[in-house]
Amino acid sequence: MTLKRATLAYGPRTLWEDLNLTVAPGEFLAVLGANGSGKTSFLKTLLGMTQLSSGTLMLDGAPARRGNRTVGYVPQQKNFAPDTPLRARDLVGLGVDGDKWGFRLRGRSYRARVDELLEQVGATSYGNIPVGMLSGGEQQRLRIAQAVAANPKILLCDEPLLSLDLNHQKEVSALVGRQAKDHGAAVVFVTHEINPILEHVDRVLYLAGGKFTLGTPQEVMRSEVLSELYGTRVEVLALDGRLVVVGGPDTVLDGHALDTLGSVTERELS
Ligand SMILES: Nc1ncnc2c1ncn2[C@@H]1O[C@H](COP(=O)(O)OP(=O)(O)OP(=O)(O)O)[C@@H](O)[C@H]1O
Repeated sequence: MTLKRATLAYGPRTLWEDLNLTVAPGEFLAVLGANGSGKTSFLKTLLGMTQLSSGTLMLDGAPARRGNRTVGYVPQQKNFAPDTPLRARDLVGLGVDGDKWGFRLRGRSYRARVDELLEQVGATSYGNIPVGMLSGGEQQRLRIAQAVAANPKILLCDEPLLSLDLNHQKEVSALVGRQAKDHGAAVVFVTHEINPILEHVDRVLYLAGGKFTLGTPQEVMRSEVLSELYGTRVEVLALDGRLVVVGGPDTVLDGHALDTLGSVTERELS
C-alpha cells in the first residue's frame, strides 16, 4: 500500500499534506491523533470512499476502489439492530467464502473455518445467538473475525478495541498482529490508545492539526516530537511499560494509567 505526496483537504481545512508512506506486507501501522484529526478519513481514503485532494494511492498494485476483496475492514463500532436476522456464526461466515451471501463454500470446511475464527476471538459460546442480542463488545469481536476470515492482504481497522475488556483487547490485538506477521497482511490500525497494541506496532502515523509525524513508536512517542507536532508542550511518560501522553488535546488516561500516574505524583510529592 503506497501513498505518494498525498493530501486530503475538506474545503479550506487540510487534514494532512504531502504524505509519502508505504505499508509493506507484514507491517503493522498504528494511526494516532486527537478527535477530528483525520484518522477515519485516512481509512476512508484507503477504502476508496474518499478521494485524495492530490497525490496518488495504490493498494496491492491498483488504485483504491470500494468493495476490494483484498482489503479487510473492521469499521468503527455501530451496534446491530436487536431484530437483525443473522446469527453470530453467519456474520463471521460472510467473510469466509468470498461471496457476500455465503453460497460458494459450504459444508465441513466452511464450518470448521467459522469455528476456528469464533474461537480466535473468544466467541465460541455465542456462535448460534442472533447478533442483535449480543453486547457491543461481543459484536465487535465478530466483526474482527469476519474481517480477517479471508486473510486479506490489507487489513484496515477503525478503533476495533473500543468497548472490549482488557483480556479481549489483548486477544484481538494479538490476532491482528498475527495477520501481519504470520499472514503477511499490511495492517493499518486506527486507535486512541497505543498501549494495547504497542508490542505489535512497527510504525506510527501521528496526525494533529493538519500535520503528521511518521516513524517507529520509539521515534514518535517522545515528548519533543509530539510537542513539535502539536505546537505546545506535551509530555510522553513511560509508566509501568505503558506510554502516557499528557498535555495534548488527545490526552487519554485510562483507569490503570491514572492510578499509575497518581502513585508517581504521590511519590514525587512526598
Ligand atoms: N465528508 C466530509 N466533508 C467535510 N468535512 C469532513 C468530512 N468528513 C470528515 N470531515 C471533517 O474532517 C475532520 C476529520 O474527521 P475524521 O472523522 O477523519 O476524524 P478522526 O480523527 O477519525 O476523529 P475521531 O477520533 O473523533 O473519530 C473532522 O473535523 C470532520 O468534521
